[in-house]
Amino acid sequence: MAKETLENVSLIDTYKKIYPYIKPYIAVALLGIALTVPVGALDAVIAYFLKPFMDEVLVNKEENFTSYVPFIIIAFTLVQGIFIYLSAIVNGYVGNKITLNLRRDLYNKLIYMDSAYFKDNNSGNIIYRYYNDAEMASSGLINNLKLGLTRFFSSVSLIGVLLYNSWQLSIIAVGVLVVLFLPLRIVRKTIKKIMNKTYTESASLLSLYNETSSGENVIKCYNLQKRMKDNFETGASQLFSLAMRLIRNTNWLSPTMHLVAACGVAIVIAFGGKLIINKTITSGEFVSFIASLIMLYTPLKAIGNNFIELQKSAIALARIYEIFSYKPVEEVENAMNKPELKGISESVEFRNVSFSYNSSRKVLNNVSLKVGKSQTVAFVGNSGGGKSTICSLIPRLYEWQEGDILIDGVSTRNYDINSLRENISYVFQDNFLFDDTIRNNIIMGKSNATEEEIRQAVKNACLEDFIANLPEGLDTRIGERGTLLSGGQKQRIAIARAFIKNAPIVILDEATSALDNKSEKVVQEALDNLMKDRTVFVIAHRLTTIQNADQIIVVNEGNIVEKGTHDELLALNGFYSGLYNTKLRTAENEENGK
Ligand SMILES: Nc1ncnc2c1ncn2[C@@H]1O[C@H](COP(=O)(O)OP(=O)(O)OP(=O)(O)O)[C@@H](O)[C@H]1O
Repeated sequence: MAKETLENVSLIDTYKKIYPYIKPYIAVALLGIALTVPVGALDAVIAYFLKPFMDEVLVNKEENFTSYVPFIIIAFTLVQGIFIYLSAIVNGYVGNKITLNLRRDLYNKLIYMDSAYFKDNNSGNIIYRYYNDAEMASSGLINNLKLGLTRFFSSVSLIGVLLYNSWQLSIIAVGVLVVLFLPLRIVRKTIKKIMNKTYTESASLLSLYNETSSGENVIKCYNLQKRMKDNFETGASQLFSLAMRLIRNTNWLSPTMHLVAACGVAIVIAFGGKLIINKTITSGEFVSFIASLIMLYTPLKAIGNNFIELQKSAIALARIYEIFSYKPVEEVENAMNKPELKGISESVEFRNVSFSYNSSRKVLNNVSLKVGKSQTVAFVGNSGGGKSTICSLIPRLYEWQEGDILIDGVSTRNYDINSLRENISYVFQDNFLFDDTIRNNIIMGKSNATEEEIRQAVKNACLEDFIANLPEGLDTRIGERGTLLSGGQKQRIAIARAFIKNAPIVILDEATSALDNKSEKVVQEALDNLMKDRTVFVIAHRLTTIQNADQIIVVNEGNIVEKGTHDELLALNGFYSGLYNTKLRTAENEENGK
């Protein structure tokens, strides 16, 4: 979102935005607000009773009065305490419900975000925006609304006591009140500017924690501790400076307000003395007036701090609405009710597809290819040529800009996106496994899989022996991202997951380089099983896979430079033949131990 939008956000707009979240709890929220009325108004009672106390006891020496007024004051304070407690519970309920619902809506948004979004935003950004902002927005707004309203009702009732005691002094007091609010306008802009920077720095620091946790082996082996500490130091110091800047630029508010309030009290005392002398007011009225005035100014002096918190919440909410305004492709498509793709009967075709991740550089240029049902197409070519990108467009992980991708002659954009993905099993080079059991990781491919289906998938993925040796078998937990497993084991679990999905289209990113020969053979066997009788797109590194493919596509710098079978391409004596003689044949010889 444009930075200007964040800086232009007003408090009224902010409350309008949060209103849909308050609406379901409006009755409770109103009760919370209603409870702030007596809490605020009861302040005035104490101030009010000072007048008869002064006039009756100190001036008229009326003893009777002293016997019941202290009890009244204690009783009112007790009632006020009960209201404060009830109001905390009610407002806490509404605040936490709003946080919960905001977090839920944010997560629902996150889960459908486009792949590109995850590439553009680091993990720190995501955690900060999707987790922290919800809390900051809702609790800040609710707490401050509660505080603000309590103070408002307290102020209204105290102003009532002021007016009751002396309208002349009230004019001075309320005049000072207006001056009290002026500095708030000045700090508002500063808070927004500093908070935006704080947000960016906090997000970077959160990412650093994430990198420290997931990259711990690289950090150790490359002795990157110092580098990481330096990065941390830079980020943390920036945050410190920003925090200090916020304190320096905003904390003059409270003392300034103190000063203005003190001026108000001073003027009232100077002027009030004259009113007593010429008997316009009694000394009781004067004391009660001063007490009300101090009570009125005291919370208002603290309003500066509330205001800072309120601004932080408003910024957090603006950021949340920035996320809400983003319309990911999946969300738009899910609302469209497109027909479902029910398997493939003829072909998958790329027709003049051009694509760029960002407008600066075309990654695919006019790519055309056609694969018949149950055929295998193998992609080969130099690193960075665009093989993975081509494959990622089939399940619409990214949106291409020109041309089309068709299944059985119909654009994949015309099918329901979820059903399209149902028809595709994607095995990545670096497969993501969840922190759960082997069984649960496998059945993610089909949640209602039977025991027999699981057994079959385990067998086809060559996992039987491995699982048989585990004390807890399929119910063994594999750690975050499968850290308790070897590279080959992780891959075979991902292959089992693809098996159980039993989709007609299979996309494979062969990742044999990371494995030793023995594991590689087992993984290959599993992959070969997976490829049987399906329409397969394979980013191939193994000569056998390539030779057995019905079609080999040679990709170079985003272009398809050659297309055909192994023999046809060798006969061309071009790019593929070069690749074969330099890389593929050598790799095959090494694999065969020649
Ligand atoms: N998310 C992304 N944003 C921007 N550019 C990207 C992104 N992913 C890949 N690229 C770029 O797109 C180009 C093609 O990458 P791709 O991963 O498709 O190549 P590849 O042929 O599969 O390479 P390799 O064999 O090394 O895996 C590369 O130049 C890469 O830098």
